Amino acid sequence: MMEVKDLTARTRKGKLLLDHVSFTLEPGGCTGLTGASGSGKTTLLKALLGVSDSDVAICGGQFLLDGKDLLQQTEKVRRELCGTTLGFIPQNPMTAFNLHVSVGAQMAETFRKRLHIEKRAAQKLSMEALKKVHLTDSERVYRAYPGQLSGGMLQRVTMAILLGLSPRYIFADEPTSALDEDNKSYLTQELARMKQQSAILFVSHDDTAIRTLCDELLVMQNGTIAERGTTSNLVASPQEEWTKEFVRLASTEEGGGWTWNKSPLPM
Ligand SMILES: Nc1ncnc2c1ncn2[C@@H]1O[C@H](COP(=O)(O)OP(=O)(O)OP(=O)(O)O)[C@@H](O)[C@H]1O
Repeated sequence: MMEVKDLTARTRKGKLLLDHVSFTLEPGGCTGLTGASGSGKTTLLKALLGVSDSDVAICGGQFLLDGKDLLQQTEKVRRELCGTTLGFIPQNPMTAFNLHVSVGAQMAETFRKRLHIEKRAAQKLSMEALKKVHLTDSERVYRAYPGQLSGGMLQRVTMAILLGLSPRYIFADEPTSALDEDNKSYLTQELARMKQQSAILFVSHDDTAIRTLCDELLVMQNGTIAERGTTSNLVASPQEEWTKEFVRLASTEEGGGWTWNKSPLPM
């Protein structure tokens, strides 16, 4: 189980960025994290991944992974856990790859290092993983450099890496926001499959993806979790003004249902 308890962070100058944030994630579920722009979602993800800005300090709380507080571990231990136990899907997959190394070589190196397997086994696993994510020409993708692939293809490569590593926890940072409808629907379906074995924290404003994937929803406001509940309960009876307006605008969009990403609310 993953438990975030009272996580608090400030800038070195004292500005409060995260205020006693607490939640749990358990394999077999997907928790959505949404909220207005500037509410602290990215700051929270960065803190959990151990990549906070240099002027940000975590000044309280715990981040327990199967009982072990990651905030007390060395950077080496955290790096080792990221990628094996904890996987990450970025908003822009281009930022996750080295532009000067072929996709296949990067995948194989990741598998070799993280799974402690031989180079040849890592190459075979890379090819198999690419085939699983329905890329039309997986051999070409394997040999390509990141800049030669579209954003949607690279996001599929990211998924292939996750499939190969099968981490128990996955953080996804607005992974559908830059995708076309086909890739969006592919990624949502793949995550829905993955959540059977993993726990997913899904940061998003994408109402369709949230409805499809998230059992629980956390709404952030001013660096804290202002509202939480099962997705269906929260939509049926939102309590906070921001959430009420969010749900109201979504449900009054043409065609009904939620269309949060089209809402005029500041995201
Ligand atoms: N290093 C920093 N120094 C000062 N303020 C910061 C720093 N990092 C984040 N903030 C502030 O913390 C707040 C939360 O920002 P954050 O990027 O986490 O919001 P967000 O919810 O991810 O927004 P969005 O949906 O637009 O991505 C913002 O007011 C931001 O300016």
